[in-house]
Amino acid sequence: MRKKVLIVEDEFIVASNLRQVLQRSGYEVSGIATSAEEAEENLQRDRPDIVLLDIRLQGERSGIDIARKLKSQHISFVYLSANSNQKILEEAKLTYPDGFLVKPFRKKDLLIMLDIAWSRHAQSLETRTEREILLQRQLTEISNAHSDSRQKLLQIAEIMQSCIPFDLITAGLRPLNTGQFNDEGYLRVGFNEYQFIGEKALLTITNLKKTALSVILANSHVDINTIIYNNGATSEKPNVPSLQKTLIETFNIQSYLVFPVLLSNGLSFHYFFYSRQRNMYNSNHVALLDHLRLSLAAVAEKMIYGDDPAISRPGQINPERGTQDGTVNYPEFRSIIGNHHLLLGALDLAAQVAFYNTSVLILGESGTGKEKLARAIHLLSPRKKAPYVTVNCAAIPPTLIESELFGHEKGAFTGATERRKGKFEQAEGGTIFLDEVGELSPDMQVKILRFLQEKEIQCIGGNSLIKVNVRVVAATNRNLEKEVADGKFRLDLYYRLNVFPITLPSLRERKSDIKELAVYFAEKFCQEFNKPFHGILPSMMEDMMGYDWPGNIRELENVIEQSAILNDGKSKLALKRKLGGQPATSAPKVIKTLEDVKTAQAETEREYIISILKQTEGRIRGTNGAAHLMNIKPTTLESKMIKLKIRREDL
Ligand SMILES: Nc1ncnc2c1ncn2[C@@H]1O[C@H](COP(=O)(O)OP(=O)(O)OP(=O)(O)O)[C@@H](O)[C@H]1O
Repeated sequence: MRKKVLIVEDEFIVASNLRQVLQRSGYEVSGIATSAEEAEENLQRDRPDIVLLDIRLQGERSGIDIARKLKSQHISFVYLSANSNQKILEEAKLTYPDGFLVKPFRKKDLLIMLDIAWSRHAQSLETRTEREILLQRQLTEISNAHSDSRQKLLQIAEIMQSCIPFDLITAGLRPLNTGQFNDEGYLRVGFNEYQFIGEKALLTITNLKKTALSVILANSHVDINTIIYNNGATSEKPNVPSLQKTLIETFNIQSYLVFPVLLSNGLSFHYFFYSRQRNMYNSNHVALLDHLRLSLAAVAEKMIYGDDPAISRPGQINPERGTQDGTVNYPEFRSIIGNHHLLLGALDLAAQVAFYNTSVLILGESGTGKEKLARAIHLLSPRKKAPYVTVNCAAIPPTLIESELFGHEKGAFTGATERRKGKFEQAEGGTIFLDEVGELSPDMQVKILRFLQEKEIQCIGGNSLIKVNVRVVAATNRNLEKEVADGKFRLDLYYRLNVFPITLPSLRERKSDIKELAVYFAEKFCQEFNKPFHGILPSMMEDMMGYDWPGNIRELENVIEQSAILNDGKSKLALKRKLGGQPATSAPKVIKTLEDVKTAQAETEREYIISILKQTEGRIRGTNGAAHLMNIKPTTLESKMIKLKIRREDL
């Protein structure tokens, strides 16, 4: 069937040119609109499959306004713009287009982009439908389970988190006419970890008396329809305390979504999703809830009237803390430490996409845990038993990368004495992790693009194409949009890879996680070096909290490793040199990059080990040997000496 395209473009010549190209290439053009108003009329008259959308239009409204509408109606769209500057790309990105074309573009670019847009859109529809079916099934299971309302709400929280992210979820009957807080809620305190919030907890956290809470409840506004409040707004009367305002202030809420469902006896039951992020909720969330309305109403009915609320399945859930035994659902995330909401948001997305074959692009500064997350996605996916192969695109010389990725035939070049499988073939059935994908040469970008489109590769010297079944997870610490705007990264590859982006926060954006990470690494290294761990000096913790961590978690890990090495096994870990700087004793050098940080750390470690070896006159083993004094295994010390190039002549 011919796909229908609506052209929204205010330049007459460009629009009619587009029409001609599209019609000659087998598309049907459903109309040309020059303003947002005309576009809306066209959309009502004849629903297109894809919209080509100029950003700047005649009249007051822009293409970006139309984009929001298209998104809510699940219509695919590709932006056209004469301006590829970063600001426009950033703004456009927020509407999640299926493609972006920079004018002037060639006919070929247009057709490729339409192709990509359609496949991205189809994939997201498929993913959405599968997700809805899965959620419906899970809600039915929750509804049928012999569990009480607390347990049911906890399970709803767990399954909804990745689709409708929240920091607090509450639910209860409306209107609030009992003077008592009968809602139940869960505050998110970790990935898949929730703390129950009932009346008792609310009174404790808010420091309110029961009578004061009753007054607040009596004054509270009740929304009758589904509604989204963004950026701290509410419908409450100014200067009158209310339940919503109390929750917003207590839990630092920025946005919330109210979703009422009608019970069979005519009463209304409300689900509330609260987030600490601004502008968290949008029409996609509402659309999903609408699709789940009946299932959510069925669970609500069971929550209120239950089968037998006293019955609970033993050992399944601990209602006080609200955690299931450990993070049983996601053991793959266990080694990913931290509870900051930006990290949890990224983990939610990972859990959501892992199940599908969709390509994933992980963005984030160096050392933020991109590789770790990529591995977790693989382990969470149905491909977990097949290979997980990583390729660092920046570390392989350009002359070798093609053979490394795609392999070569025997005799393909001098030295190719036998056929060698490339990384793609090695990853058959599993996942390939393309780290630092922004470093790929233009030639390699074309080849990766071909794989993403055709799922086929060609090894060097081979005549035929080989079909491979591999999922791609890529990562970069570069701003790929800027690379695209600068002409260094292919726009079509960017769109192919960027089907599902996940951004990992820098460590300075999630400083509240520093303590937990530091203790995690300290325990790990002390165990590795066979030293007892006595804690971290408060002054070290303070310095770490005040530092900006340009090298992110990797730098923190290195700092802790070094402190553990230099620790005598009897006292708390301490910093032996200024963070990001030099040892106090040596002349300060300028530290600009992560490499400088690493060099400085290695130098300190080297100096320390040499000083101990000098004390023991070079003796490594035995009582009062250097390893004994440093409280580490002699073999660990020896490998450190090799790594740090410490020779006899240095002593
Ligand atoms: N949340 C976390 N919890 C525990 N360890 C972590 C976490 N995130 C990262 N790490 C550790 O920090 C180090 C750096 O992580 P990783 O290699 O995944 O980062 P990256 O973003 O891929 O870095 P690069 O961009 O330089 O390749 C690794 O040793 C990893 O195990």
